[in-house]
Amino acid sequence: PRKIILDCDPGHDDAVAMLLAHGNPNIELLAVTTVVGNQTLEKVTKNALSVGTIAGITGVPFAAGCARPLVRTIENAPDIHGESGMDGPAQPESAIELDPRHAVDLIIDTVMAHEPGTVTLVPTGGLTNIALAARKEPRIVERVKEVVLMGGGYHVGNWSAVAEFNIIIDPEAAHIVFNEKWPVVMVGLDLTHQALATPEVVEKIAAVGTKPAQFVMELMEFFTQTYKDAQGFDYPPVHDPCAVAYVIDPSIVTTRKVPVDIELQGTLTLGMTVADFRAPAPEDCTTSVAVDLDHEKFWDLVTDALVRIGEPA
Ligand SMILES: Nc1ccc([C@@H]2N[C@H](CO)[C@@H](O)[C@H]2O)cc1
Ligand SMILES: [Ca+2]
Repeated sequence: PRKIILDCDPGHDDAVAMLLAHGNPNIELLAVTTVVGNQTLEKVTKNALSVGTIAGITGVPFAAGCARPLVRTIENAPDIHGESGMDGPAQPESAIELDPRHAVDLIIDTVMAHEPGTVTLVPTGGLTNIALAARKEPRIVERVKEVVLMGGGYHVGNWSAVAEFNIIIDPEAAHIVFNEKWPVVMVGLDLTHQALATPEVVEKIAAVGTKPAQFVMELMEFFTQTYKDAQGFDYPPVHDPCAVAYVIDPSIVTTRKVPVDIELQGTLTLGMTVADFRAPAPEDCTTSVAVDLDHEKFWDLVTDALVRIGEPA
């Protein structure tokens, strides 16, 4: 199985990403780390522990990371995720104890403890923890198999006309991550806007009939409403599990190898992930972007994971 570290800011879609990672047999979830983003660090960490409990995750360290971006001030997304960061379902208390280490140290320790080229980092929030880990222990850059992140967009923005939330909340961190020599697969809005939780999808999830499936249903109910009100979508794009799905089965996503860099100076373009599709891509290009999603296969992976976890409701 593919060994991954999920660095997240739950977040309705982060929660689905964690359930998919835990439920799919091709993934070994080595650690879950949290970072400020959709809500404060305290809130997203509480949410991560709740989801871990609902999923029945045991024996996996959870650690909290950075409470603010490297340079800029905190920007959350309550309009989409609510005050708790995971509004909608009742929040179960969690039995999972946080690992005493900072997320950055848990990421470094985990990567250094495994064979080179075996651990994949899957960030689904801002890149603050990942950037700091690469700065504190540069050896992880050549040791990590690849970084498969949900973030950015080569033709789409959601926090500005051209920038995506995970990138623009900490563009300096993103600049570090995209410019290190490790392979980066950017699963951006161009891809994730194809992963819509339509009524048919929600039906299939409801039919699973387990507690985790019920939890996802309630998440989707809230996410549908806020995405309609705040962004005018008929159905919500469930972004984060697309990154996990790519690790599970790269064939469900088409990718293009293109240079990508992060705008740090632009007035209108701050936080933009600028992809250069001019051919041919330079030989030493280590970044690629996700283009097309097989959404049938994607949603089958999500429902299959839910079937595998959680006792009957
Ligand atoms: N409007 C909005 C803001 C933030 C997010 C979060 N950021 C990423 C999508 O931009 C996902 O990781 C999701 O958790 C989603 C929608
Ligand atoms: Ca997220």
